[in-house]
Amino acid sequence: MEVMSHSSSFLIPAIPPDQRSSLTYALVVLNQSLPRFVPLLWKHAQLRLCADGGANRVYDELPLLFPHEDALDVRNRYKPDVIKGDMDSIRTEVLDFYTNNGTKIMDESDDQDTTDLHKCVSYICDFAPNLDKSSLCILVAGALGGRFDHEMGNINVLCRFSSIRIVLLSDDCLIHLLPRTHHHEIHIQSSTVGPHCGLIPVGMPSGSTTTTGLEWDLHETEMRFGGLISTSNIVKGEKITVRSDTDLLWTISIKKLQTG
Ligand SMILES: Nc1ncnc2c1ncn2[C@@H]1O[C@H](COP(=O)(O)OP(=O)(O)OP(=O)(O)O)[C@@H](O)[C@H]1O
Ligand SMILES: Cc1ncc(C[n+]2csc(CCO)c2C)c(N)n1
Repeated sequence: MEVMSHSSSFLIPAIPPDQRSSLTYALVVLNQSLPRFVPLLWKHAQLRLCADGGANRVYDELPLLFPHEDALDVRNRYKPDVIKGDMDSIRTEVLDFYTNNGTKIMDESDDQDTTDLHKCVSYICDFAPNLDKSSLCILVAGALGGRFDHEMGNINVLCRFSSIRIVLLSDDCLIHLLPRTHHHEIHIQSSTVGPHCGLIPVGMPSGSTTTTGLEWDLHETEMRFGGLISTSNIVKGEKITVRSDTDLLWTISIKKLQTG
């Protein structure tokens, strides 16, 4: 089975050439308090979207990350390429500002069956039909730590688009899917992430998972809700390997103070 590599180099301000990823990043900003590293993700991304009320966060909160600069200058520097969603949360002044500054507005208020994040991920996949999807990685800012129904909706997007690399981020942690179609190598940049981590079956129990590099490694272990799931685990080395018969969620803490 093919090995899929994962790294969180997008959290490193100046990526050393030997660690530079071959992935093309897209950023989706959700309607939650902006993680402090959004300017970094913005820099790494080639396409930037706001999901509906996410545009309010960029408009209101990005200037607060640059307190010594004029708010309008900051807003003009961080203009999303696209705002997409059912448009029931974006404020009129915010919509007007970005409409007048070249952002593409995509109103999908007719669709009340998919979330705004789902709509944004669909757009990115359609936007880049010729892009090799294995080199696309969608970073989602503000996906965790808020309303539980939204958090579960965001995790469901990982499952609905299981062949696309999507990373859900908050200030405190990140989550992505490890599809069962691959073996996985997770490269840990210990200056930015860890040591707390978890491996969680999603949708169905996992009959057999084997890992290396964790304090509590799994050895052909069964995991299920109501039984064992691996939470409060600790990364021990620079590389974690995971093999499983089902899709798993991988989560790791993000360091508050970046070291190194
Ligand atoms: N508290 C939250 N926690 C996690 N994700 C959130 C939260 N609030 C919003 N989001 C994400 O941001 C996206 C856009 O948010 P927005 O508030 O515009 O959505 P919405 O569809 O109007 O939500 P609702 O009508 O359920 O309040 C949502 O689709 C969701 O993915
Ligand atoms: C069974 C079921 N539950 C909830 C919703 C509501 N809903 C789900 S996504 C969405 C759009 C949010 O921007 C809304 C309103 C539904 N349609 N079907």
